[in-house]
Amino acid sequence: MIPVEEALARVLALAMPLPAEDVPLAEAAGRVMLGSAIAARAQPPFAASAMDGYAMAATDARPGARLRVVGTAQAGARFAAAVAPGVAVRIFTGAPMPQGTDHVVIQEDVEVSGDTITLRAVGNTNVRPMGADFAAGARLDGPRRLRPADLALLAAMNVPHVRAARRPEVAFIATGDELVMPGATPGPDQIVASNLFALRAMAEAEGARTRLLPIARDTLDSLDTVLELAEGADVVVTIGGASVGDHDLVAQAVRARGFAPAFWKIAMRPGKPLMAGRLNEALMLGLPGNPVSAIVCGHLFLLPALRALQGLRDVAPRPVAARLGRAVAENGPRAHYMRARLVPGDPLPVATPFDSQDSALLGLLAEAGALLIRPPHAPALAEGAEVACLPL
Ligand SMILES: Nc1nc2c(c(=O)[nH]1)N[C@H]1C(S)=C(S)[C@@H](COP(=O)(O)OP(=O)(O)OC[C@H]3O[C@@H](n4cnc5c(N)ncnc54)[C@H](O)[C@@H]3O)O[C@H]1N2
Ligand code: MOO
Repeated sequence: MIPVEEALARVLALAMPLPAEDVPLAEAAGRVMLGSAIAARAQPPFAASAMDGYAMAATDARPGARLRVVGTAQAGARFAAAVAPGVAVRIFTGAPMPQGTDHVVIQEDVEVSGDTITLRAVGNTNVRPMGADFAAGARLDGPRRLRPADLALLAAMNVPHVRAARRPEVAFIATGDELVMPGATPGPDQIVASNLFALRAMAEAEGARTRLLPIARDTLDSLDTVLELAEGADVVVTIGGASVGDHDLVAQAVRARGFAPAFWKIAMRPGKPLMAGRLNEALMLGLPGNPVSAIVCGHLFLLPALRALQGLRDVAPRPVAARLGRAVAENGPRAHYMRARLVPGDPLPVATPFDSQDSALLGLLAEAGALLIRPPHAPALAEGAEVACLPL
């Protein structure tokens, strides 16, 4: 059994970034931009009015001043002539500041009479300097998962498409004679396949495309048939059949198809029977079948691998500090990822592990806000001790 950190390093060694492609901005939400985007021009590209009002020289902007209005500047159409002291230009938000002006008095503070205005009050300059948002040549550096605000920034930079790693495709294979899909009528000894729905949602939220393949039965033939359907996927995830029972045939089935193992079994709880390696062109993760074990392994290994395949760095899960909501006993030789309730606290949130840590209990996982990390052989800790957690 290898430690969790070593297992993650071996998985990531198999997760080389996928080839890059050009992605139009309209389709780039959530994609990982590689390289750097460079602003083709400054924003705003000229000093611009921030308000609707009257532009003038700052020396004219004093209460009581009377100014003749000599023209109009609006967004998209500047006032082309230079403006002398003593006169003003009607101006609207976003319009370029006319030459000779550097102050805008908002229209609420102005009294209009024919083509003359009288300033009742004078506030801020209400001018956005050229480049106030960003200068020409400004960069947005990758690798970076693009959020909605990034898309708006790239658009303003006049960057119409980005380079992004191809989205990884993940094939999920649930295995076991006992499984039926949700909505089917299970036989008396059957249960409903569950964990793959969490795993699929997690993978898609991480930018992957997914294939849910038919459930493989506990025979080498059935496993082989379904593995065939996984051909072409970047990542193959099997669920169940990873342990030591007579019907745990996944290792045998993948070996027959050329599997090169990176490890099998890790010092972790839940998730001990995890298997990983290369299945021809694909990264393969053999997750344990217990619902919580599979999902915890998904957080710890599948999601970092998907990030790495998309070219992200620092892909490991990021623990946060919390205080223990109750005492915990000494830990054994395997790192324990305890399902815990997480509530806000000052200065640290409070993590309270559930009494039962049975890896079959999806109800508790659904209630859990975090996985409380107990390293191998960690000593007993009292309530209030500082611990590390992975928020879920
Ligand atoms: N003698 C030993 N027995 C077991 C060991 C061991 O070291 N020695 N390890 C235990 C641990 S830890 C785990 S975890 C499980 C993992 O076993 P498998 O990966 O072989 O999983 P299965 O036996 O196929 O299933 C376990 C459990 O989970 C249910 N299951 C399976 N797939 C799904 C699914 N897609 N959705 C919902 N539930 C699923 C299955 O019905 C079983 O109840 O082995 C222990 N045994
Ligand atoms: O490791 Mo198993 O995943 O403890 O339930």
